Amino acid sequence: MKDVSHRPTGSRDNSKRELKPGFDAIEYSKMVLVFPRISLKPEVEAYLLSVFKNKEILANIQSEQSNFKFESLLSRLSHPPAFTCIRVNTCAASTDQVKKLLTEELQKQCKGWPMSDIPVLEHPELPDVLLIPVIGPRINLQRHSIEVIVGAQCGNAVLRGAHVFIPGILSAPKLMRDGDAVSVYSDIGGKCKRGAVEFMGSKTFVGNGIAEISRNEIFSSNCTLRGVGIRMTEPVYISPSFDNVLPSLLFLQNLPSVVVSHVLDPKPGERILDICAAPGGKTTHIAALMNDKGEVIAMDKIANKVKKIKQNAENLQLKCIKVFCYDGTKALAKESNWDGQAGPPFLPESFDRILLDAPCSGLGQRPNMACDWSLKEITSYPPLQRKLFRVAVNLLKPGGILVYSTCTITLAENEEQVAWALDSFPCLSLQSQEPHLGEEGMMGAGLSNDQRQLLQRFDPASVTEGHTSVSCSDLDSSQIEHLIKSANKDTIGFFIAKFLKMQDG
Ligand SMILES: C[S@@+](CC[C@H](N)C(=O)[O-])C[C@H]1O[C@@H](n2cnc3c(N)ncnc32)[C@H](O)[C@@H]1O
Repeated sequence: MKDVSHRPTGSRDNSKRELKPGFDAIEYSKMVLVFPRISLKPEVEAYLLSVFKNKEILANIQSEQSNFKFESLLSRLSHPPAFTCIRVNTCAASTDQVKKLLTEELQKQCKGWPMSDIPVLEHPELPDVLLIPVIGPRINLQRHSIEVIVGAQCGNAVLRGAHVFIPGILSAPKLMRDGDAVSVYSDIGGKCKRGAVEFMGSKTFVGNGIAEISRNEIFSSNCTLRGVGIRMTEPVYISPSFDNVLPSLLFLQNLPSVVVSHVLDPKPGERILDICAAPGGKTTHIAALMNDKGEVIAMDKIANKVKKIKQNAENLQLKCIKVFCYDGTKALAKESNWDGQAGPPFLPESFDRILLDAPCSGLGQRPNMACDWSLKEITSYPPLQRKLFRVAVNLLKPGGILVYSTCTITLAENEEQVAWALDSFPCLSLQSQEPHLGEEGMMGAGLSNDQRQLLQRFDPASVTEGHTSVSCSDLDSSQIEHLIKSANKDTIGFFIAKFLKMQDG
């Protein structure tokens, strides 16, 4: 693959622009050797390919380049992001204090690992973010003859630093005993039957571990057993585990999700609505950015998930959060004599800022080796997103800010929603975002270059390098600086748009 360079954004000459591919062919083949690219239903893959090779894109870049970018994207999705991102609860501790405590914690965890230390790095633009490099992929791990098959979700969690919990185990050989060294495989096709003694279907190796329970105990018990079933000793990607580590001081969050609340830019004393809030990652961040002063209303439609928001707010000891189980599409009060102070529904123009972190197809999540959703499911979200958006615009005060975000990669749920919003609500204007760490918006929704530049799309295919595979104690400061730059690119797929509701709109 030729290495070609960017032309300045916005320049349109007659020859097709050749975009620099996300990463080079060697890096690409290395990645697909470790894990196959994400497996999708053929209809879904065909749909996504048509999105990533839409007319506007093909008028600007070569078909071969867009194919490569698409393949790179699918391949990146089955691997974890290059960093674990930790948001510091700045209401309870400084970033420096948490950095010291985490460094001590990591030194303890490093004892079983092949490197002497893993650094805790500060993000240069986000003062409340600490980054820990994910080490791997380790391609030369020896496999054991005892094979344990786990569900795809469980396999994904292992790649982000988890041990295997008993409910995630689908198959283990008859003779497996507590203390056996085993190799763990993810059932990416979803075909393994629970309790099978062996599995010959399509599976992907995610690492080695030690069984903490025998096969008999796992599958002959009448009740569902909990707890760790396989303690991972050699995962393909090394990522520290933060289960119950400093729960009042930190929150594990993907980097683009942390960017969202900074873009919303809430101020102490304001009244903020987080319309789809569970489990409360962004809600608690918003409250922390407001120094716990003001009012953050967190709503979600699903009762169990609402409990999670309450739990997270309690863990982080944030008092300005009020949580409601409520359908956001019904959150606009119809009766003008309703005061809306106690809870939803709310009167029009009640909030200074609103976050709509919309329910979406979630195709940007990583690692994700298999998605068995139909095209109907994948394309079902835009109408719900528009209903929620309409309510949010009505609930926003003139002069207020609305941030719309998703963790997916489709045009229909992102740039096309922005084009629809600008068309439907003349009172809205697109705003620039601070910080802007992602790429510009994608072509294909009829937005101008200027409009696309105001959007923020985190695109895993824009990564140019692989994960860290060396011992970090050997890295010098310029290598660390270089490493941090990739933290803004090698993330989950994500999208952010920021709107102002104009005073005279
Ligand atoms: C992307 S998640 C939100 C993540 C959350 N903002 C965070 O950062 O932790 C979308 C949420 O929307 C909720 N949801 C779906 N439909 C809804 C509706 N009609 N009203 C309110 N919440 C809804 C889902 O239950 C889900 O928790």
